Amino acid sequence: MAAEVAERHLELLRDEREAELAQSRAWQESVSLKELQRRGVCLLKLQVSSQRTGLYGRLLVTFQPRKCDSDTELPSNSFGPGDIVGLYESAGQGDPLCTGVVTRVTPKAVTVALEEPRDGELAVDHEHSFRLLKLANDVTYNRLKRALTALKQYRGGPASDLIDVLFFASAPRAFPETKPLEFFNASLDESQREAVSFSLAQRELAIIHGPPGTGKTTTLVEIILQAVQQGLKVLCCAPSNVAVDNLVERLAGCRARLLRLGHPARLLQPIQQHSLDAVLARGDCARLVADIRRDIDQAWANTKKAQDKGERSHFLGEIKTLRKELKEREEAAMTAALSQASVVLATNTGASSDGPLKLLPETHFDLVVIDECAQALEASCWIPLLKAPKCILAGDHKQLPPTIISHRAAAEGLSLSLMERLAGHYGERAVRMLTVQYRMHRHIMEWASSELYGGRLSAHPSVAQHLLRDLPGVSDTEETSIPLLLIDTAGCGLFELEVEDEQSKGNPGEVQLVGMHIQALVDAGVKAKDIAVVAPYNLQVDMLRQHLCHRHPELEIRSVDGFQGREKEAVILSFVRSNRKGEVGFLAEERRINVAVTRARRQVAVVCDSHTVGSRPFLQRLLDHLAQHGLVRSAFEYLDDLVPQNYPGEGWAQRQQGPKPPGPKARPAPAGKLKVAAAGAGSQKPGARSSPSAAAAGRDGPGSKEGGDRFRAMLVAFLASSEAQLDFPTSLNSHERMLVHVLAEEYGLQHLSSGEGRDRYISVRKRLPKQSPLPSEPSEPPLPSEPSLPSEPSEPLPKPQHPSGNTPDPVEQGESSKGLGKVDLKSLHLERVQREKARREEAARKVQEPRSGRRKKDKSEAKGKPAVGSEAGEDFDALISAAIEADRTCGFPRCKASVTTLGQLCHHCQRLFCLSHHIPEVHGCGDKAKAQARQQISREGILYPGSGSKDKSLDPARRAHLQRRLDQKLSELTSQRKGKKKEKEK
Ligand SMILES: Nc1ncnc2c1ncn2[C@@H]1O[C@H](COP(=O)(O)OP(=O)(O)OP(=O)(O)O)[C@@H](O)[C@H]1O
Ligand SMILES: [Zn+2]
Ligand SMILES: [Zn+2]
Repeated sequence: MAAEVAERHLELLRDEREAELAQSRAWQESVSLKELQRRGVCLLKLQVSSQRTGLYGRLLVTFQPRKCDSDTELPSNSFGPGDIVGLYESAGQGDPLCTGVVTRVTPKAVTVALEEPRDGELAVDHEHSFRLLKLANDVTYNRLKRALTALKQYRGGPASDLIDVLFFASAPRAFPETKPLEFFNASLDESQREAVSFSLAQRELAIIHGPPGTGKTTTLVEIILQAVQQGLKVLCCAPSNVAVDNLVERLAGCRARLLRLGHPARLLQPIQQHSLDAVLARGDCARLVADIRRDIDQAWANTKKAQDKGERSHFLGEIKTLRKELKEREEAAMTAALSQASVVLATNTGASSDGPLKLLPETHFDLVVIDECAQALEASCWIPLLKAPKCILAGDHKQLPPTIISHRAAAEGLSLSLMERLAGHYGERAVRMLTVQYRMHRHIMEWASSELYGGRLSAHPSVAQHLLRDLPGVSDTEETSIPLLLIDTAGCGLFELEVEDEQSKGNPGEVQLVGMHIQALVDAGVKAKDIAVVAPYNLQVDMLRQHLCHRHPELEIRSVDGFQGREKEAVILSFVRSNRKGEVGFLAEERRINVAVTRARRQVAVVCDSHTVGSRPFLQRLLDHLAQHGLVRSAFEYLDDLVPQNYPGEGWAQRQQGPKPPGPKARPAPAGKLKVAAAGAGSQKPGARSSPSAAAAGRDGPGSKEGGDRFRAMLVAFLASSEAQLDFPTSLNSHERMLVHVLAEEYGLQHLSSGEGRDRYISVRKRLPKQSPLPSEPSEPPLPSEPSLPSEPSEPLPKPQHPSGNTPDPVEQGESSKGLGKVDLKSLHLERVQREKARREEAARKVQEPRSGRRKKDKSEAKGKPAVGSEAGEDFDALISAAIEADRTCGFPRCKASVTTLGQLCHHCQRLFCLSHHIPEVHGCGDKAKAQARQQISREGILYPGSGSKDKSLDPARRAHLQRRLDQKLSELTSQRKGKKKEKEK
């Protein structure tokens, strides 16, 4: 059985290895060095800053950027300890001078332990210029292969019984009697204690299932300490250096003797002091070893100065002898250090028998502990597993499994972790689940608990109710007082980017929404470092970074896969997918969504299109949960500041032919109200507005173009009238409201939605020119029309003692959960923020002043000039032709140039401009143009290192293909244009 499984895994690993190689070949063949550097896998123009002899007598060389000043930083890169790199001369082609292992990376330098080159001599001097390139690493693959082969042939070693249990040849057993434990950590909860006792009592196998935030590491630390106290030798592993370092850090405060093998990913002192290097340096023979290393360094220096070949080879011979001696001494010292340690820690592959562990006898270890086991390849677990009679596996197989490149290998079982395989088979006989979680607010946890953990999780009282507003320095706003927020883009036209043959997806609208929510949090005092933005697609991660990084440098933006194992006070999820087909791609993986949601401690905000995403029952249940326990906002409420960038792709282009909006030229007339009778505005979908998913129902509804034209006409009429406000009927569905909304934007009208559920309606108002607030009017009465507006929440007037208006708006209190019925929250929020700011300023000045954030209307301006056709607009035709007339002149305010022949259409605002005003930057579309340019850049696949792995968008072949198609398209367009010109000339 074991042999068969080992054999199958060997085959799948071969597949995987080939896929990996093909990928890196494709990269290197078709990508320039510069591009490789941009992708973080190559460092160009380096010089040697120092070199010395390290462990095993290997040459440790430190490289830094080749610049005059020593303060230059390396470009951002993905080099890390343990990476295999090739060293090349800058000008050189072909094979590397030599290869090596990265041992240390700082912002300014990278240190590499160079393997001895074939000819035994290496010219790394300070004058030359070098480059380092990350190489496909076959060390790992070879170790996996070796472990599986060893498993296949295993006979009668210490792990025999364990192997039988792990391949279901015999059932796991417990030791007959165990005495009750005295816990080192007195504050363990009941489920943690049970897991500790159970694990120690098992003879071969125990599995600790630790859902997010349940103290899995805390529990493992207790188990390890108990085992050490019983005199056991423990080998403790995890698939990644980060996870191993985490354990080292947690064990460091305890009495156990630790030894960390391999290269710690983090350079923190508490971790470094347990590394093999550091332990050896403190050891008895350290002095001797140091002397030999110095001698070697000296001999190296001598070879450089050597006059002739003879002298040179003399020194090289000397180095050889010294190295041999060094190796012997070091091995003796290492063996001593290893056998004295009670806990040896390494990555799974770092525990390989071709490393230091070969120095120990086969039966040295009593227990193997593997943390994050559900994220490890089974083959990698077998590297440590063959070294002991018992194992304790910890992890959560409801989170993401190891990443596999080869689809075939993944489908055939390579992505099934050992932990999942065993937990599925043995259940309670081998598994103990931790059930108290110490991370999430109750409402964040409850969804994950019921979906993935059998409803067994409970929130520890210390976190069950915690909110962002409870953090120091965070004020109590609507944004900071809710654990769950759904910003629903359904029906708002914020579709994902449609890039054919593009695997990765982006959604610029969601990028904007995320930015706005972050701003709201930051304005309320939440620190950017306590916020993470997480998206399932690397393209979206890149776009988010481009948009947000410079404004909030401490904000973390990651792929879901890259954020596993982490947590933040506030997490914003951008689900990206928004399309008519209801395709959800990556989101279909339930474990990915589980990881995404459970990173948050106090708040999770989901930005998504409920219509697309809700096509999956699993995701729909998440939306339902958000709606039930959190706040739901339609992206509408943010649209004031939002650019529906890719909307034209969805039928909006037709607008281009429509009449040009009168825009700023139409001046609003004095106050008054115009009620439009229910103009049979399309088919109303009952209940279309009551649930987030249904809100999108109207999007695909018929006649959106007709609707658009009708609403356009209504708006034109309204603009021409003397009315100040136009209420649309409640029979409009959400899509139609959106049309009105977008049109209102276009015409420079204010718009707001009011009422709840079926009574919801949208109204537009002429925008009255704002004026700077007059501090001398403390309680200016609102405009006559204002109090009577059913839509406007009556703002609490400033109270004499609290000019800040710090009390929350009654409207918000009344509607703490059902968000769709809300009035323009965004502007309420902005006002609140402004009030807050004003209050702070006032407090600082200690002067009683009236609130400054309040909007003021200038009454004299409000009278306005009469606009085109000031009769109350019944005659739409006349009005439309007036608008068309206006369409013949440049859209730039006050420019009278004709655009009938030489007009240029701006694709951002859909208006025609004369030649001197058509550039977006000139007439005010600069930001939109920039945004589009950025979008294009991301579409072309610029990668920022760390945005996750294996982004298919990087496939150079596909990129080249896209580039070709783009070029083709461009030249097509060019020749078309030329053709037209010629026609005209004739
Ligand atoms: N019994 C306990 N009492 C109080 N706090 C606890 C307890 N157990 C764990 N915690 C706290 O919960 C947090 C998470 O603990 P730990 O790092 O052990 O969790 P984990 O399950 O390993 O996390 P991850 O989900 O990242 O794997 C820590 O802040 C820890 O202090
Ligand atoms: Zn424009
Ligand atoms: Zn002009």
